[in-house]
Amino acid sequence: MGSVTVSNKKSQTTSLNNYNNLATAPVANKTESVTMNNYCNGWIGGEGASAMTSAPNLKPKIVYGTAGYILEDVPHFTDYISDLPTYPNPLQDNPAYSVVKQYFVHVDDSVPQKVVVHKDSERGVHFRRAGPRQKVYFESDEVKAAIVTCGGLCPGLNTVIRELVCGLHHMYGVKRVLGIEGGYRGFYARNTINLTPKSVNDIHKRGGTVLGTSRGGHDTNKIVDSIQDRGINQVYIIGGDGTQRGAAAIFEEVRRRGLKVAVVGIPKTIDNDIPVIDKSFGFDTAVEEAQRAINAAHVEAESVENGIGVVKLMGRYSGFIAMYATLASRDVDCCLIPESPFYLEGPGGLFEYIEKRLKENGHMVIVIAEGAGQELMSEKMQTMNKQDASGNKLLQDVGLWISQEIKDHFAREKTMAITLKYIDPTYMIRAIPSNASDNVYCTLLAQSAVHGAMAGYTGYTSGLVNGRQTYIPFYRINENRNHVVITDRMWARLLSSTNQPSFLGDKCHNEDDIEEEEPLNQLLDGDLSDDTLKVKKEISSI
Ligand SMILES: Nc1ncnc2c1ncn2[C@@H]1O[C@H](COP(=O)(O)OP(=O)(O)OP(=O)(O)O)[C@@H](O)[C@H]1O
Ligand SMILES: O=P(O)(O)OC[C@H]1O[C@](O)(CO)[C@@H](O)[C@@H]1O
Ligand SMILES: [Mg+2]
Repeated sequence: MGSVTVSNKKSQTTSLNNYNNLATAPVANKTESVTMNNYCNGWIGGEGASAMTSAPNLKPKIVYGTAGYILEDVPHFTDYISDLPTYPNPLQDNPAYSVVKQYFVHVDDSVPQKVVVHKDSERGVHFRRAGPRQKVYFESDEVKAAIVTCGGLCPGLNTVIRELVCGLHHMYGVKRVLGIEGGYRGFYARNTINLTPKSVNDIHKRGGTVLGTSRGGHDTNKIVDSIQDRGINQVYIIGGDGTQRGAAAIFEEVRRRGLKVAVVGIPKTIDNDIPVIDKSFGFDTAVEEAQRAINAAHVEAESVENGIGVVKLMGRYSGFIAMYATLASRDVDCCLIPESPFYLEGPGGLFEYIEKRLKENGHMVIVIAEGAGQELMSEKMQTMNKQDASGNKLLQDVGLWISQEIKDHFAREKTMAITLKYIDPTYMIRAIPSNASDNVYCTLLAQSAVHGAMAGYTGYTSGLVNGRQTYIPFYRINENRNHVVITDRMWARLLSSTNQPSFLGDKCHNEDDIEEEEPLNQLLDGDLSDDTLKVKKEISSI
């Protein structure tokens, strides 16, 4: 990292004016860095960089280094507030931490987004490594933190709340932590509750969120007014894609008002559809819990002649839970997800495959993600086109629909008598407490979030990238959605495990529809041939 400079001397940097210049930015063989930012006039960036107060200009903070190194950095108080005092990190006097060699993260540490490289590959995009810094921008007594949970439930929410409270308290001596009840609208429509290590001690053993949650109700101005009125200066916002977009809006307003308030996102989504990060907390728990439903479906199916078990799992736009639960189980004969169009009738269709499997095995199990086959249903049933309070499309029950279609088909064709059992465990899966590995993951996410806020970073989501905790700028989290890539190896592994048809027959959509996304994270095990091109494409499309 030695060659990458985030300089605090203006003369050593070159400022570029917009994202699209990325494609032409000179990057290689330079000792000084090329810094592209428009956060504020004269902003140079980086921890402790000198800064001047000015109207914020909401552009990404990108730093170039040698050999195609790109750091997509996160905002810092010093980008828009001048002359802030700093303090030694209290962790240096904490016996648990002070003995750890190199406990503080080096200012230049960053984590690559892509770890599979070729010998001539450019170094590509990096994110700032999370962790404690030597200097902090808050005194312990000064901090008044708030925590809010928004969107749908997910295993691990309570663990994150607990670890935020305990992390703030035990690591940084922060005594004032408020819980915002009932999601975003709780900022302006509800009272707050005091959270202490004692009051949150056992909550990780419970499902749901002790703070409550909601959809809709995001009013940026009212929320920031409430933050200001209550004297809150660190806000921890736990939620999915919608929530993180809301967090970005709050951050922008906070910065517009010039407030020293750290706005920190912690990504939550049982669907695992948040981009950039390896996976979201609660996902492992969901996959594990889904096994119980799949087992039950299998037991039912194999106990009768021509038994079919259908299990619906969550996944509104992304079929990760269905895919991983299928791969984990090995009892599943067919997995249907939103990303992989399928059809029912005719050669290569689902009915033909079901008949074949029943003849071979006498029973079968189908796992279907809730967002799969919505177009097929819409053809036959009138689409409701309704939305929830956050604007998410309300889906029809694909599990019920497909079960009925299968029953009708065999009743009509009279080829064989079947017995079908449909299991919908979706809300049972979502409501359980997180498992051991998710609990560890939640702890790391929460502690990383706290370290970043104390160090003056803001406007970021705390997330795992290639197994390392990082700070990711909101715009990267909010620009798209993570999908299963059906042209990627992981889906191929699933197809070879279930032996199901790929449904890529005549009736399938053309290839352009299918190959629109490339995987970006390790979970997908993608093999990107030219990451830099992709980064350029993504950044220029913002
Ligand atoms: N574009 C947006 N700008 C501001 N706020 C938003 C935006 N989208 C959603 N929100 C707010 O974020 C909160 C949560 O959104 P949503 O209900 O979509 O859940 P989510 O965070 O996406 O979680 P999940 O989908 O995993 O359940 C809601 O209060 C909603 O009003
Ligand atoms: O019934 P609710 O609370 O709107 O949640 C349902 C949705 O929430 C999710 O679990 C995402 O949090 C989706 O998989 C699902 O479609
Ligand atoms: Mg969402």
